[in-house]
Amino acid sequence: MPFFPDSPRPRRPLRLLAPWLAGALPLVLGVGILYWQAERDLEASASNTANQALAQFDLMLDNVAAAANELAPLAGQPCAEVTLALREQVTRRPFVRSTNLGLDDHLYCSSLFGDISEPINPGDYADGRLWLMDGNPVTPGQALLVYRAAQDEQTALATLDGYHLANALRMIGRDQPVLLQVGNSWLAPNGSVHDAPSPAFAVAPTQLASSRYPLSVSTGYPAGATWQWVASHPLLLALVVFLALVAGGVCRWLLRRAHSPRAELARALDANEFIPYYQPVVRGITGRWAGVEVLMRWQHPREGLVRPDLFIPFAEHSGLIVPMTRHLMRQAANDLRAHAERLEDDFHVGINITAEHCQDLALLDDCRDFLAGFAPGRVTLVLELTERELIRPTPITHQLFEALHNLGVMIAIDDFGTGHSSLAYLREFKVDFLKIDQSFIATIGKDALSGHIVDSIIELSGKLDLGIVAEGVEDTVQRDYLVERRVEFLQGYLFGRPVPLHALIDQLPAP
Ligand SMILES: Nc1nc2c(ncn2[C@@H]2O[C@H](COP(=O)(O)O[C@H]3[C@@H](O)[C@H](n4cnc5c(=O)[nH]c(N)nc54)O[C@@H]3COP(=O)(O)O)[C@@H](O)[C@H]2O)c(=O)[nH]1
Repeated sequence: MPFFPDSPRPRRPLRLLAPWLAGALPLVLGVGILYWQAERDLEASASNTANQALAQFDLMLDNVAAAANELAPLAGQPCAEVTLALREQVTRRPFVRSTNLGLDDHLYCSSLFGDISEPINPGDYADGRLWLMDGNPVTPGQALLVYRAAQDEQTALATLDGYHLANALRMIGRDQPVLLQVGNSWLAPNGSVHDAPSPAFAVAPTQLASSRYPLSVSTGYPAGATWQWVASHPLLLALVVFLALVAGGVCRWLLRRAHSPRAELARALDANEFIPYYQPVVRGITGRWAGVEVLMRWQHPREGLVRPDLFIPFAEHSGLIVPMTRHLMRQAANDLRAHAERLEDDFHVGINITAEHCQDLALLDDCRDFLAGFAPGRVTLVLELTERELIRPTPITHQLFEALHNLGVMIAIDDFGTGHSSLAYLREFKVDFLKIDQSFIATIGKDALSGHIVDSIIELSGKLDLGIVAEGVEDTVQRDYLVERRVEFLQGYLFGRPVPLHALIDQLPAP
């Protein structure tokens, strides 16, 4: 905060943290939503894959089962008579690798070898129908799925080559592993058969059982697949990061604005923290009170009383000086009206006005409102315009100054001698008083050149028929010097410092 350079300001952790929190919120939310979306996407993909695989295996088994079911009634007939039928199924039916017939749990005929003799163990078959084998004597180590169709003592077996199954697993599960589970065995995409529970998938684990055959497929993704999905969407991630940066930036900007000098001044104005102090102006010859200059102070809730030179420049810069001055004039009018009987007639009340205020006809209403509270002739309102800030002559300023004079408001040029006002300028705005800047008064008796400047200003004011006020009179040497030169009004610590209303009332001479 620039108003209070000496004040050790505590750093507010919340204010420092807020932009980070505001930025983190969309980041966390955005990444959370992306993560959730990734999970949904992977689940949908896993379910889709499992459905596809299941449909494919059902289709294969439909062929194999049809072959077995068609052959089963032939079981019991001599092998030589049924070999042709067995081979026909192998030839006609897709996916059927071999067919066999058995009687009383004993295989006696094969499409491949003709007569054979092998026991059948129905317990090897899931639900008595399907057996996933890790190869047979013909193709050891190559997976084989056997379908068993049994009708009483008659049995037909049809086999499906594991090559088709593994190929389907690989084709369908291109993006994620798919496993075929039959009974206690499972087939991996590389064609290997495992006699153990199938491994669990960490992400989107999905298992679908066939409604027609005793088999199921399981699929899913390894750990970290969700984050991989998130990372594979850089545009969405960039959008989230962008939103986080915007949120953090906006929050920082809003906080800065809320704590900007302008916002702080606006808050103080609303809270009536700007109050008038009054410094007496006395008549040079008699030393009697001629009036007061109203000087603004900021009664800050934490910093205490703040000097105007610390905040007036910000008020001017931010455009708040006009409402602040209006507020000050209203307070001063209320203060002084309450003690009007203690004021001398023609009591001068000086108010500092900025050049900006002079471009606004509302100043006329402000002055009217000020004077309306007093009996005619009781106070004279003096608008003090600093010489350091030249007023632009415009139709509005001319209209304003004309009307102000008609209202009886006087114009003083403050800090005279430090700026650039010319004689034409003094005439243009019908100036009534010159206030000699205190820097010249301070050198009286010390610096011959400044003494000449003071003398010249006094002489000039006499020639232009302007009243003169010397400000910053601090000692009797300065006072005597000015009184000797018939300076009309004096202001300075010698006569009184700026004080609040109650102190002013105490100091006011008795009526
Ligand atoms: N636009 C507005 N400007 C304002 C308003 N109120 C004050 N000001 C300007 O702020 C500057 C500083 O003012 P302040 O701190 O109030 O100082 C004034 C006096 O206290 C000081 N002074 C008076 N006598 C003496 C003295 O004997 N010695 C000494 N060292 N200082 C003294 O001088 C200031 C009076 O200034 P001026 O207005 O030029 O008469 C100052 O520039 C104010 O103008 C406001 O409401 N609006």
